[in-house]
Amino acid sequence: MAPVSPAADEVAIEVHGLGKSYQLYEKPVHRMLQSLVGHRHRFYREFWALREVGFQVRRGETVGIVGRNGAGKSTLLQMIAGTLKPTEGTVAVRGRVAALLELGSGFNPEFTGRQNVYLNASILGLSRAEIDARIGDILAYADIGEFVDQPVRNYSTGMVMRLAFAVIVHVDADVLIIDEALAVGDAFFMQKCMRYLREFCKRGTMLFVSHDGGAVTSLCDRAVWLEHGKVQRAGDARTVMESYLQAALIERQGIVGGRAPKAPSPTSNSARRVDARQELIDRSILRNDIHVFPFNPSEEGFGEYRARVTHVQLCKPDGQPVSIAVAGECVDLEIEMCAQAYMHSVIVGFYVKDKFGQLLFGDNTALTTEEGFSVRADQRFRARFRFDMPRLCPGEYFIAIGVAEGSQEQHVIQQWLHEALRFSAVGGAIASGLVGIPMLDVRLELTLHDQ
Ligand SMILES: Nc1ncnc2c1ncn2[C@@H]1O[C@H](COP(=O)(O)OP(=O)(O)OP(=O)(O)O)[C@@H](O)[C@H]1O
Repeated sequence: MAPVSPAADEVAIEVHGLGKSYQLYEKPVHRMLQSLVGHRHRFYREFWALREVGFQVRRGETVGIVGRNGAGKSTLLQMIAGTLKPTEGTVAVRGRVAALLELGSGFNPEFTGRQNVYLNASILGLSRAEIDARIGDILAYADIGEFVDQPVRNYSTGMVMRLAFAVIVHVDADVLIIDEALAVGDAFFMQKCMRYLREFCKRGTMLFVSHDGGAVTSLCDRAVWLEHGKVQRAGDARTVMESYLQAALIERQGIVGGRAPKAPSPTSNSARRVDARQELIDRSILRNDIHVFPFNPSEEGFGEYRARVTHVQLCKPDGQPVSIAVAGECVDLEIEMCAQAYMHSVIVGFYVKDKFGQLLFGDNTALTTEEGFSVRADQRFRARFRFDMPRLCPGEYFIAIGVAEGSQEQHVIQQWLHEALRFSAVGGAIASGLVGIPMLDVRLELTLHDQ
């Protein structure tokens, strides 16, 4: 996957022509018959879980592996981690590898947590003295209390995960191989794991299986998208994730949500709920200005193009275009389109995403459009979303727009623009997290003691 061949010592992982096949038997008896007749007759069907996969990962790179269920992600990582033997091809990994791929693998259920730490850490290459020196930190990190001296078979899934992760954190691995699906347990521990992984990425090499595009774009330099056991696309994480998302949108319903039979009145429930501190914030250095860049008409995006987006803008509710929106202010996102052919059941949607491609929020017209909203060729039409601009941390943001035709179950994307509008948020946003929402009431007060 690297564009230029790096020097050998710069390569941490090298996978070449990798493949794994399984023999699938329709009935258990076929397996027995196979063992009796040897190669003279085939009672099985050969199934390649992975085939002809090749790429390199440089030292210090973080690579995300994405793909739908059954695409071969775990198979690939298990072969790289050395826990599964390839049917063909080679894997070379330089440095100490620690993997978290299968919950509890490498743990003996009859051993206590403490004994398993010794077992696991020694498999990963630590000496007895090194483990003695680190056991306190490992157990403190896992934070499973008195369970450390209980057999692991009595542990909850979350406890096994905590212990396994705590070991990984303390073995000075050069290469980490992690299946994000294993980040089970409570939200606090997950956050702790993610913080560690983010820190690790800055110095180590990591392969990271994820079902969450946001995590890949924010954590990874590069991504490999697997489809039916083969590399569908590999390269820069954001580009790969965009194509992956694109394919998922085309295949699934994408922006199409549930459809209501009749549009509700636009005036119902329209009372604005404004942040209680809005005026105060706007008069202070905490004011959060969002610069809105003009619509980029040159982006083609993808789709069947029975409709094209001709203009996208952010306006004030009176229709005045906005070039600087203030967070908390009510704005309209207006999307102008032109049908290229007759379209039945039109739905328009948008996503706001950050520069890593993480989706922050989005919506579509499905619930407020009468069923069968149709347009004829050359007809111009418009979608409008009125919302309060959320508080955004300083940085770059994009609005993706989609126009689709069809039903919830079956639909076709007509045009999808990844970056129809660009925002740049400046100012001391008080929001923490991805977006800040209006705080309707914020207070700190003394409470009365019990009488
Ligand atoms: N031991 C096995 N015997 C037969 N088929 C297997 C075996 N292990 C995996 N497979 C098949 O290989 C394919 C790839 O599986 P793998 O677990 O690598 O996919 P994955 O991308 O990790 O999926 P998921 O996202 O669901 O975890 C699947 O079709 C799976 O059913």
